[in-house]
Amino acid sequence: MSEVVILASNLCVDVRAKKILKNVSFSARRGEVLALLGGNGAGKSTTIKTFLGLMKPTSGSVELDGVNVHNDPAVVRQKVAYLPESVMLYGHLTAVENIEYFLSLSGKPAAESDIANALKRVALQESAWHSPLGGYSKGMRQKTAIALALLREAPILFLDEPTSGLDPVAIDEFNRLVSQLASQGATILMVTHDVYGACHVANRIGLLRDGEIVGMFDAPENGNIDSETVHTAFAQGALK
Ligand SMILES: Nc1ncnc2c1ncn2[C@@H]1O[C@H](COP(=O)(O)OP(=O)(O)OP(=O)(O)O)[C@@H](O)[C@H]1O
Repeated sequence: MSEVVILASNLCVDVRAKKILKNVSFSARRGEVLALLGGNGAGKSTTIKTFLGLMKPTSGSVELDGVNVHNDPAVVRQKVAYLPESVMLYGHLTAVENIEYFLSLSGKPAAESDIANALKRVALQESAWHSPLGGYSKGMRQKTAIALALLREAPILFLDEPTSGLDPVAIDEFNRLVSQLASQGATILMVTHDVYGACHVANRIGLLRDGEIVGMFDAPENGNIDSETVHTAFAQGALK
């Protein structure tokens, strides 16, 4: 068994006496996709922010590759690529220019041929490579952001609602890309509302409700997590 890369241990986060995360524990091993599924206000973004070192645990801990994020926040910069719900790239720059700019900021410039390979891997149509991102669809912006993550060779990916606002074809393409990245060794934490998408790509799903993990589902070997089971569990909470 490969080692645990993403670990939350009894994580509690309070904001102004409000308990936002309550004893949340989960883990993902190298090459696994872990999806946190939950409705509005369940605590998904708070979990990601805590892993990014932007919020502090009140108790418990979060670790990346065995390093406690709050003792050594540099681990986030070194190992994580984060895709927020709205991709933060420049609309007036092209895909290639955005990638060149952000790689130069992280001190890892790439050759033109490597950038072209990354854009091919994420299947961004070649005719768009030199057009400003302002004219891109959300799916195309995400592909650009993933190409950037590939070039940064980040071993850990955090994806916040990655498929919201994408059309079904773009969702399928995105899910395929996530599975491909994981099979190449990336460890991925995604938070989502999308039961079916999560079941399609995740090795493990944690169901988050009111700041608590209320269900954990593991994919069978060589199969997907059963979406009906997860959907029923999700809907039960929604009705309460
Ligand atoms: N800084 C804050 N101050 C007070 N309450 C907060 C703060 N941040 C988050 N919360 C509350 O914590 C709860 C969880 O919020 P969070 O954004 O993590 O949920 P979420 O699962 O990402 O929701 P959504 O799907 O709507 O984005 C919500 O009730 C929210 O109002």
